[in-house]
This record gives sequence, structure tokens and C-alpha cells, in this order.
Amino acid sequence: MAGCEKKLKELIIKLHEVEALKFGLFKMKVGIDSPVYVDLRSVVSYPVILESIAELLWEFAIRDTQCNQLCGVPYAALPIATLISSCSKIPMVIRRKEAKKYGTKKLIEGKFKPGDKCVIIEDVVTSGSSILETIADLQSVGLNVTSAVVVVDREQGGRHNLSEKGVVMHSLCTLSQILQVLEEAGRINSDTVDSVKKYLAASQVRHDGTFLTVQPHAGTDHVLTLPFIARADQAANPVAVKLLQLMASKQSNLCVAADVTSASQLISLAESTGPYVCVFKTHIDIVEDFSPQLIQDLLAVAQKHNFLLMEDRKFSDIGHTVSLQYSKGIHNISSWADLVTVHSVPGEGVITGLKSAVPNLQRGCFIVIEMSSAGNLTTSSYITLSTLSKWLSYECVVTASMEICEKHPDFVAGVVCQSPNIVQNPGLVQLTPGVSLDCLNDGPLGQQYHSPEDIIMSRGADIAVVGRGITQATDPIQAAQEYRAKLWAVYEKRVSSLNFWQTVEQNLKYILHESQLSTQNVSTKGETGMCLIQYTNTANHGSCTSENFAAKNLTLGNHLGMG
Ligand SMILES: O=c1ccn([C@@H]2O[C@H](COP(=O)(O)O)[C@@H](O)[C@H]2O)c(=O)[nH]1
Repeated sequence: MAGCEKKLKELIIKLHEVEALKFGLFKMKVGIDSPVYVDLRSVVSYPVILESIAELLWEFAIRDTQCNQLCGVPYAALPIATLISSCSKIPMVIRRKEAKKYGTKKLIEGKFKPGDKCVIIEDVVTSGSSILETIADLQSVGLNVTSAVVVVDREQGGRHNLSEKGVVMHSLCTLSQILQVLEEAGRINSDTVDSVKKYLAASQVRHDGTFLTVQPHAGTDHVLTLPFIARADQAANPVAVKLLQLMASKQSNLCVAADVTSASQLISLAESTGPYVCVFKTHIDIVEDFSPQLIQDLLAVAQKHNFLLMEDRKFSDIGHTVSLQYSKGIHNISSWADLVTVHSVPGEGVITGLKSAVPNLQRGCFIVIEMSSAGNLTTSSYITLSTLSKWLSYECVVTASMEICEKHPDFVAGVVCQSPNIVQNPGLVQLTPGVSLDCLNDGPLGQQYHSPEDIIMSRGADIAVVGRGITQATDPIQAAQEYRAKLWAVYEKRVSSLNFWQTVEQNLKYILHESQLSTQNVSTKGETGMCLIQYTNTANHGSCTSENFAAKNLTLGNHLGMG
């Protein structure tokens, strides 16, 4: 076997040399962009390489199967299967891509008996769909197919999809092995390796081409560690699915708050920031020269730059009234806004009212649970160690709002909030306003700003809302580019680095911050399952023991998912 391994390494290097393994940006059959491409069709031009693939496949995976038929999946695997058949003297069948329209009308060419044991040979597996189609046809003529042998497993769900259908897949090598061999041989650098690994973690596909949910880090299923593309698979609201997919493909978790008062400013902001945002958020009632034409123009820009429109209307009346506010009047919001915001204070009826206005439209809403303004009545900043009753009422609002989300998954796309761990369902998106790179000061108007790092890592935001940080910048395009790059980098860091204990640490820092305690001495010790908390009470210039602190914050800790 050691000899085989050496041959395999040599083969991988040869495949890279002849560009059968390429790194760059490639469009895949399943519609996603890939940083790596495996093209084994070209090896027909390199008989020695073809021979060594056939030899290794035989040694590694076929010899022991005791099959009496081979079938190569057209086209790339046909020469490989033919070579193996010729050397091993095991006969081969060929599956036509389409049944013949004349003569025998056969789908499978070659001689075989029902019950013959057939092994499928394939060059590259992504989702496993080609193998499954081939197996269906072979089984329809009575062949017994339970295993497939492939040259390269792209590790994107193919093995899982096949095993779900009872097919065992053996692969000569995986993409991870290829990366390792090529990096060790100095053929690719660590950046390339990282980008392919990230891509693999985020782009698992089902056999029908749709994405499969990924759990990127063993040992934790915390929502913050899941990539957006995996969360899209768990979203029930169609706009949330579209949004999460768009965020992943556009690599943007930036929402611009377009608080401008003229139609021309609104369109020009949409045009200039559109390429960098996933959501363009409006307060359409502040536009002084509003006309239906503005909406037509806005929709055209949204389509051109591929972003969603959110009207931040914060509906907060009884169901009947909000349904009229949503779908009637000069703004006719339901006709154009993909998403709207809504307060949960009126209760579930507010959602039912909105839903009743758009029975057939693909629309969604975000429930406002916490606001960002100083002194608002919704946030956990109420928590001081002595005002437990206010904390409890806050907790009730959060719980009740989340219950509304769970009852209307078809319409609720996410929540607007400021704290982590309110969103536990990966299919819901957290939108958080109050973001600024230089922590602007809003004076008596009350906005409270936080850095992108704080918003995404500590507060759990998926999408950050930036208004004046962009609209009042000297160069709004440059500002949008800068916010987008920074916010996305922090999200990537969160997905790739956050493990359970880091999450606990973030939560502790958040609690301490909200309780006006110093966050400098927080540390966690994951290996023993203990959180070690040392802190100083800067607010009162006193100190408490960690036991006291833990007891006082038990409810809070439980709520934040630390129980
Ligand atoms: O709690 C909330 C909810 C919504 N907003 C909205 O976000 C933007 C923020 O604008 P900045 O200029 O970045 O302050 C604005 O449209 C608000 O209506 C919020 O700030 N806080």
C-alpha cells in the first residue's frame, strides 16, 4: 500500500502539471463558483497518466469487489473504465446518455445478465447526481449496483448523498488530500489551500443540486458558526433564503440605511452603494418628492445590482390597520419592498395582518425586538444587579417575540436586535443597526454606535445597518466598500474561528459590558468545561467574587445560552 501511496502522490502532482487540477475561479454544474476545478477529460491526451489512474483504481478499490461488470459514467470515465476492463478482463457496459431512437432502442449497451454485480466508475464526484442517474438506469435493466469508484471526491456531499441511496463510494483521493500533497510539494500556497477549504465548508450540495446544511465545526451547532449559505437551507421564509444566498454569493453583510429625503438622492445612493450591499433599507415616507416612478427606478437598480429592498416601516398597529398600511396608500409598500420591519408589541395579529395583505407575494418581515437608541425600553442595558424585574419583563418580550417568529416561519425572515443569542434558529437572520467605523456621536438624538467587530462578533449580527457612516461620508462609495470589506472579514473570522468556548467568552464579555463591568479579565477554560471569570466592577469601584457574580447572572447566563 505504501507503494500505492507514493504512486498516488506522483499522480496528483502530474495531474496538476497537465492542468487537470486547476486553481482559480470556475462555474460548477450546480451553479456555484469554485476556487478549484478538476478536469480529467484531458487525461486522454496523456496515456501514461491514464494508465496510472486505471492501475491505482484497480488496486485501491475494484479488485476486491468481485464484480462481474464495469460501467464508466460518460464521458470522462469511459476511457478509464475501458482500460481497467481491458487489463482485468472484467466486461464492461456503457450507459447511453439517451436511449437510441431507432433499432434496438437500448439504454445500456453490452452483454449482461440480470443480477450481475456492476461497479460504477466515475472521474469526479461533487453531488453524486451523475452516479445516481447512471445507477437508476443500470438497475432498470436488472443490474445489481451497490458501489461506485471515483478518482476524485470533491467532498461536497457526494459520499453522503450516495450512501443515503445505499451506494458505497470509494475514492482514489479527496480534494483535501490533493491540497495537502500539492502544498507539501510547493505547488500551491497556503492562501489557495485556505480558500478551497472555506469553499468546501460552505458549499455542500445535495444530489438534486440544492445546498445541504453544513455543520462546519464538530462539537458545536451554534448559529454564529454556521456559514450563511448553510443557513439558507434552514430558512423557511423565501426572502430569507434568497437573502442568505445573496449574502454568500455577493460576500456582503452590509445594509445601507438610505435616510435621504429626495428621490434623486435615493436613486443615486442605490446606484453607488448597490454593488456592495445585500439590503437597501428605506424610510420611504421621508422622501419629499415621492412618486410611483421612484419605485420603478429603485426596483430597476435593485435588480441591476442584486440587492433586496427593505422598508423600515416598523409597523405597530392592530392587524387590520397594518394590512392597509402595508398594501394601500400612496407608498403601496407590499408591491415593492421584499422586506419590512414590524414591532412585536401589538402581538401576533400584526404579523397575521401583514400576511393577509400579501397572500401570493414572496415577502418577509423582520421583527424589531431591541432598538439601538439610548434610553429605549427594549434592551438588556436595563440590567443592573438590582433591577431584576425589568430584566424579567425584557426577557418576556424577547421570548414572546421569538414565539411569534416560530409561529410564522413562512413570513418572518429575521429579527432586529442588539444582543447575541436571541436568534437560535439558523434560518432566521439578525439585523443590527447602530454601526460605525469611527463610533460617531449622535448627541441628544440618541443613536448608540458600535464597531463592526463588536456588532458581528459580540452582538451576533448577521447584517449590519450603516446609515450616516455611509450617507454622510465624503465619499459614500469608498465608505460602502470599506464597511462591506470590514463587516465581511469579521463575519468570516466568526465562522472560521468561533468555537463553543469562544462563544461563551463573547457572551460573558457582553454581559459584563452591559453590567458596566470591566471586560479585560474574562477568560474561559474549555478543556475542563469551566468558565473562569475575573472582573472588576468599574461602575461601583468595588468588587464581587466570581461566585456572587455567577449567581446574580444565572438567569441572564441561561438566557444567553450559557446554561
Ligand atoms: O433599533 C434600531 C432600528 C432601526 N434603526 C434604523 O437604522 C438606521 C441607522 O442609521 P444611522 O445613520 O447609522 O444611525 C436608521 O435608518 C434607523 O431608522 C436604528 O437606528 N435602530
